[in-house]
Amino acid sequence: MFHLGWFVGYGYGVQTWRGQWSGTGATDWMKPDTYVDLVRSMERAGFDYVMFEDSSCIPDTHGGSVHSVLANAHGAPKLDPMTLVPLLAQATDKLGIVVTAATAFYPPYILARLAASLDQLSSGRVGMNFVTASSNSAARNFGLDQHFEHDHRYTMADEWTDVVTRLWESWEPDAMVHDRDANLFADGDKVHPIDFEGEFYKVKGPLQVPRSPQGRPVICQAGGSPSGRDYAAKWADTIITGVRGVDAMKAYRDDIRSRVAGHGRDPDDVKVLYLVSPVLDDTVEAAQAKAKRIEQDRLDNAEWALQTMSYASGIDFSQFDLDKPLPEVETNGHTTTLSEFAKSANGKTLREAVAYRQNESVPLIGTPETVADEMGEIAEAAGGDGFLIANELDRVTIAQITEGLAPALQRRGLTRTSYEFDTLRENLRAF
Ligand SMILES: Cc1cc2nc3c(=O)[nH]c(=O)nc-3n(C[C@H](O)[C@H](O)[C@H](O)COP(=O)(O)O)c2cc1C
Repeated sequence: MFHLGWFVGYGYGVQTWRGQWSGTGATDWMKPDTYVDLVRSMERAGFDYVMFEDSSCIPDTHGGSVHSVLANAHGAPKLDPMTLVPLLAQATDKLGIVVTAATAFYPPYILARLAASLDQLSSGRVGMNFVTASSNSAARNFGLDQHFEHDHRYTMADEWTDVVTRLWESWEPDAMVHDRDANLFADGDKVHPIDFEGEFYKVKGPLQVPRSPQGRPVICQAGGSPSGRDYAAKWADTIITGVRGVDAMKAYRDDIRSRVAGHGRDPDDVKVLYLVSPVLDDTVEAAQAKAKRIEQDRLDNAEWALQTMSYASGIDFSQFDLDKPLPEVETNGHTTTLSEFAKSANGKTLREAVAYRQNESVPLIGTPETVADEMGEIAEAAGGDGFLIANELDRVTIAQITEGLAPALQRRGLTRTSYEFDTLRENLRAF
């Protein structure tokens, strides 16, 4: 069996607003209803977790302004996804809810308290996707002129995560006594300051929040570079990746597993999920025609794809000639996103290269039955722990995945039909 997650790539933001099936997405995107529908459907289908992307700026790299991003509602405007957690927890019983938090911008005490509180509130179903964040525009909202250098961000993130986990563990599991006769609510001998003094952070502790149901909330990570992978291998319970092709998927997972073991952890405790965006329809031919339309749409709207690359890389892609190949570029941003794009753009003009679909380790195009077969074969060949659905979010797509694909996977015995446990980490480790 393998695990399933869903990556909400535009965070708590505008999802689809002008597409055929976008409903009232243009005006109602700030209401939680679509997400509530999503998580209820996911739980019915046995998913492990939903994961919300996040960032802390209106991207302004593309064309040097916020105009095109706002015109397209492409990554902004956006709300804070932490606010969704209580609502989604109340609408579900078993599903994990993972939200992104930037290690570079959150003071560790604030994040530790927030995550532990949410884990209490959801009875142990919360995860945090720790990202270093990459954009200078976001860094400027936190007192920096530009973001720290790529590998240095991970050095800082490592210490930051150490502080956060120490805070989470500053309460012993049995510190809450509730002894009326002894007039003892919580035992101060079992609540410890952490007295942390490192290179970047100084935190006394303890946390005000008692130890949360999972001990530590689940940690999710998406490191692609060597330093990112190492950070993920040291701390994460689940790692998500968009590396492309079965060989690269297998190599990525093998590398992660050996790094996990290198940190003295059990590789089976870390679940690597591959990004996929299945294109589904009633027949294979109809799905192929749909995939062609999606590709044509990207070619017709080159700016859309280029905005994504501008944001991810911090390089203004609007400066490049669409009819020439992509020039040599280097980034202090998402190194993997850029290098994968550059690989696929090799030998093409930029206008052709924008057909590239991010968030797709392998293309999956067909009926629920054919795609379920393919996913089974890929999981076998790549040895993965599961898949992270990254489709655009509208109610038609939700239904295709949760009412079509997921039951087809269940019928093959590839995914769960009921939850074994109550907490996210236990469900992740169930197989
Ligand atoms: C599925 C997925 C989701 C991601 N979500 C976020 C996010 O919400 N916010 C963010 O700043 N970075 C996000 N990233 C970027 C990663 O944290 C990471 O920076 C990127 O994969 C490049 O790896 P590297 O930092 O090791 O170079 C995501 C990456 C992937 C593959």
